[in-house]
Amino acid sequence: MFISSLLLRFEQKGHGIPESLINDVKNITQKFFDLPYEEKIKIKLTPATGYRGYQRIGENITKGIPDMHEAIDCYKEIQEGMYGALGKTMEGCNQWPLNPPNFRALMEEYVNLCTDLSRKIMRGIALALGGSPFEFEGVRAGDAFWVLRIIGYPGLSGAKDQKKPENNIGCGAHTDYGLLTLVNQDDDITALEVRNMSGEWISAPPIPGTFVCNIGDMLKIYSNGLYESTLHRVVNSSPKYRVCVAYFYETNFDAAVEPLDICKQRTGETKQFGRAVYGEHLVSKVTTNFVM
Ligand SMILES: N=C(N)NCCCC[C@H](N)C(=O)O
Ligand SMILES: O=C(O)CCC(=O)C(=O)O
Ligand SMILES: [Fe+2]
Repeated sequence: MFISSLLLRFEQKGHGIPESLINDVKNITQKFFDLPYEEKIKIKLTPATGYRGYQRIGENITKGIPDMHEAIDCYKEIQEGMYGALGKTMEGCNQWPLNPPNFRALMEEYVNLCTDLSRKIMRGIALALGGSPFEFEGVRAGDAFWVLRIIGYPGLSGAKDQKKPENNIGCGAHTDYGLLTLVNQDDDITALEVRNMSGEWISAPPIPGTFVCNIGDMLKIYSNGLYESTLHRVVNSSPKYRVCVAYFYETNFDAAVEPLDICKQRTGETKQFGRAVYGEHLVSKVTTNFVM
């Protein structure tokens, strides 16, 4: 296993998710995005669906600029009234396409395995922070909220003005919102970029059978900045369509997140991050992410 301070990369060996499943979810994703628009729009994402479902290219925006990707967004389901006013925006059932067949079963199996894997990684991170392995259980992340983004990025088309990579930002620079992300990206296309401490963008090329693992905003707060939520973006400058399935492991939806005592001690009580309620953070993002 290779670990750098910017991103963790969990190689095939030992992470326990079969490479065949990792590939199957990408292949079925490609098949879905290959379908005609009329088919995809049957599961359209709207505020009324709890922001679950399909968004066409340019509908998601990052810092005001439309992202050149289409996606299906899925979230752990929230029953009506479960978190009161806090949960209202995200209430709803996931919208799974009926075509290609088996899509839902495959993705749900994948989510279950990613959830188990992420819980284990968080135990390792808790130990590394000097805590007990169970820091991220119970009211923190014992009932972890998850997000699945099934994403497709068009390649550079032949049109002259679209040949410039700066006109094809697949996803603008952002940080992820929760604890950690398992990015399952297409083999053979290098498009994901991560910003390092010197402010340079470095590529995170795909390694078959592995995940790129991003740290999210809630882990930055818990660790009092010992872990940074890394700025990253996607630029697909290849002529080929690129797919990616990103799994996000988050805290409990209603978790009030603040720096852990063990981390405050290690950072000399200097840096301070404010308290955040994860569900509020997510809702503030989701409600500003779309132009519909
Ligand atoms: N759940 C996560 N992390 N989704 C990542 C999407 C990032 C782009 C979004 N428009 C934004 O500006 O955040
Ligand atoms: O496509 C990728 O490699 C990353 C996607 C991403 O950063 C996100 O959805 O948050
Ligand atoms: Fe991201």
